[in-house]
Amino acid sequence: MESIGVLMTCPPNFPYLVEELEKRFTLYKLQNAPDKTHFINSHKNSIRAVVGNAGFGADAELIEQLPKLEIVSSFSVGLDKVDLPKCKEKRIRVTNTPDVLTNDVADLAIGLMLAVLRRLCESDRYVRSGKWKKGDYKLTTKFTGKSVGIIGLGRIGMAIATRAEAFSCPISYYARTEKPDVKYRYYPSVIELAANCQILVVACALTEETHHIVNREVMNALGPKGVLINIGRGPHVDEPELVSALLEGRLGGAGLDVFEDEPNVPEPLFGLENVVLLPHVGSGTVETRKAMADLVVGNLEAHFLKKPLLTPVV
Ligand SMILES: O=CC(=O)O
Repeated sequence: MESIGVLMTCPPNFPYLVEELEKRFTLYKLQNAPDKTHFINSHKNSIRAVVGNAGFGADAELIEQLPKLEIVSSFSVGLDKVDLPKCKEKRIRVTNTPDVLTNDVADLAIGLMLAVLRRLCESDRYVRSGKWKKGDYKLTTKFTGKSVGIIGLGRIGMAIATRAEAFSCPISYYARTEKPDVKYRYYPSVIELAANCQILVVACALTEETHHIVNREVMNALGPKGVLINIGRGPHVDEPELVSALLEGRLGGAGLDVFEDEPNVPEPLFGLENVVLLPHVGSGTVETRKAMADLVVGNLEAHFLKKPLLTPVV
């Protein structure tokens, strides 16, 4: 399959994935090209697959530029950077990396809850700066037993719920429709969910409907003691409104792994100790990224060997 051209639209910064792709295909690394348009034009007739990730996918413009494109294999579970309708229209297959990252993302959501409520990062800074020698750190807020509201009860939302239950947290959720076999309380609106929980977690896919699903009203409903956790996508949350809500004390705290314009994070958040900021690392463990890479490569191999795809979306 060495003559099959694969365009990698995301930065080639996970060596295992790059090596495994290079063993099998001719890999074109878009991010290394000084002139991307020229690069695509020069290779467009050899490129039969695209590999992207959560940050760089395949938009309509790119898809239109690649006449031989057959498959987009994303090194991510979220596909908001891939134009799915365009892929359907052009009969281009699309795969993602579900399941293998669920536990890591759910672990991180719980980590963020603990970090915000127990001020883990701030107290670490307290020790490192030598302030402890001058006095004990202030008291923080208990996590066990806090009510947790989850937006989106898919695989990741469910895994967060299971973990939070182990901390005796009552769980409720919002989804487009009530899930039949789920014991958690359902709220048909995000505002109602926010008004009835102490920690609100965003765990749904980013679509047109879920863009800014956490807006000013939702933040006000969560309130000055409420904590927002976002392990979904930055655009799920109206970020300028989040900054105002935190600065004005209308929201109690936030644990954020994702932002509207990554890697740019609103600087007013840097000074707030009730906020924990992470650089989009939900699935960022060696073990999980390897499993994701195996799925990316496995899907491409299956496609070009005319076998069933491992994790098809389109
Ligand atoms: O954000 C990460 C992913 O979608 O896998």
